[in-house]
Amino acid sequence: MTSPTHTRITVEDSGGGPSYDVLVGHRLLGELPELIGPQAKRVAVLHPEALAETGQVVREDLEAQGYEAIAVQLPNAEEAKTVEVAAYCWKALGQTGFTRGDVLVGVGGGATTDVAGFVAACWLRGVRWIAVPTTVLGMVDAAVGGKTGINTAEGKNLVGAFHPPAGVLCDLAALESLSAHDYVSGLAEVIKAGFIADPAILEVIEKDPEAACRPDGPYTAELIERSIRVKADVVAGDLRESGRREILNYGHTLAHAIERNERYNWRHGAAVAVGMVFAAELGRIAGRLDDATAQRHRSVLQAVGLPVTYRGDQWPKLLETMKVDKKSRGDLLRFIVLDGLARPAVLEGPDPAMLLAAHAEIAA
Ligand SMILES: NC(=O)c1ccc[n+]([C@@H]2O[C@H](COP(=O)([O-])OP(=O)(O)OC[C@H]3O[C@@H](n4cnc5c(N)ncnc54)[C@H](O)[C@@H]3O)[C@@H](O)[C@H]2O)c1
Ligand SMILES: O=C(O)C(=O)C[C@@H](O)[C@H](O)[C@H](O)COP(=O)(O)O
Ligand SMILES: [Zn+2]
Repeated sequence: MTSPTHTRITVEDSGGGPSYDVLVGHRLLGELPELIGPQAKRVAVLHPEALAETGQVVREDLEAQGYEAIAVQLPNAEEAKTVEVAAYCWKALGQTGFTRGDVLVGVGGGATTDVAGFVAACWLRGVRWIAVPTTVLGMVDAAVGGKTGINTAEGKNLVGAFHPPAGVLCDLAALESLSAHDYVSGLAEVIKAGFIADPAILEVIEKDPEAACRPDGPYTAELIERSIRVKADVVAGDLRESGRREILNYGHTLAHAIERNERYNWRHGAAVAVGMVFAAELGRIAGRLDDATAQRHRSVLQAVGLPVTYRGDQWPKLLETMKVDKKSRGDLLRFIVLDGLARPAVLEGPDPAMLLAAHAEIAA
């Protein structure tokens, strides 16, 4: 048997919280018991319907290691990010007698790990949890950094907690069963990392967009690892988003409004793609971003098949939803824009005419 190969990226917390590792590679599930630790008696494996078999395999492995393990099946995708689903999980933990020494494992995409982390953050006011992301988006973004949460009728991620995992296992083999649509959707957050901090990501994708869209492509590990490093670096300095962490929200102000408007039938990554074009245009119209870099957003996103436009008749509704974005302060809308490639900054209270002009650039 060959030994497991993986890359280890440590996520620090300059605020004094514990650091943890993100492992990227193959055959990583064997690392779970060490992460769970000897103090745990019970483990709950939260997984989406689509990964029912994986959830059972992980549960059985943990049983074989001596833990009392339960599998808790969640709905797929955003349907899991509700208070009702969280309550269902807490009920399962209560009925199993989960104590503060016990551990949750979230196996799935970003929606699953967001819920798993949130359930763990609230149960007994905070228990240990481990993320096993199975989508590109989960690996490069959702599972790293400790943002956990659920949606409410009024908007996306409006209820949540900062509760970092004890470890993150990114087993690249999981990506092989992902639909092409979900794979590409995750690339939006990879491209985001490229624009806000690591332009080499953009060069890798632009060199061979077709290869970037394949789990067995030559750049998969590099793109995932580079993006995780961007996220790890940002959250290390600002876990609770009191400043620099806001740059990770590039494209998200409009994206979250689109997702809500589409009743979450659009994937998060697809909405972020449109949101980034909007933010780039806003920066350009505000005189902060050059034309070529704004246009580069469209070309790289389109090269991998991500959308860059959205129906033009929805603007009043989108504007209304954007007001409850977490970056807003009072009546002031705040956007992350670029002052140049890898130079993210905040644009506060843009003129309504400017917003309208940026919207015209993405309106289909
Ligand atoms: N917490 C954060 O910092 C953060 C960061 C980025 C995104 N997010 C959140 O992540 C969510 C999006 O995550 P996503 O894009 O991973 O989507 P997702 O979790 O909705 O997963 C997409 C679909 O793929 C299925 N799936 C997952 N893994 C699979 C696999 N290996 N094979 C086959 N099917 C699989 C899921 O069941 C789901 O149906 C959004 O809710 C977004 O808000 C959170
Ligand atoms: O980790 C962060 O910080 C991010 O903003 C990453 C985003 O990609 C992610 O979608 C996050 O969930 C958005 O956070 P929100 O606070 O705007 O809901
Ligand atoms: Zn995101």
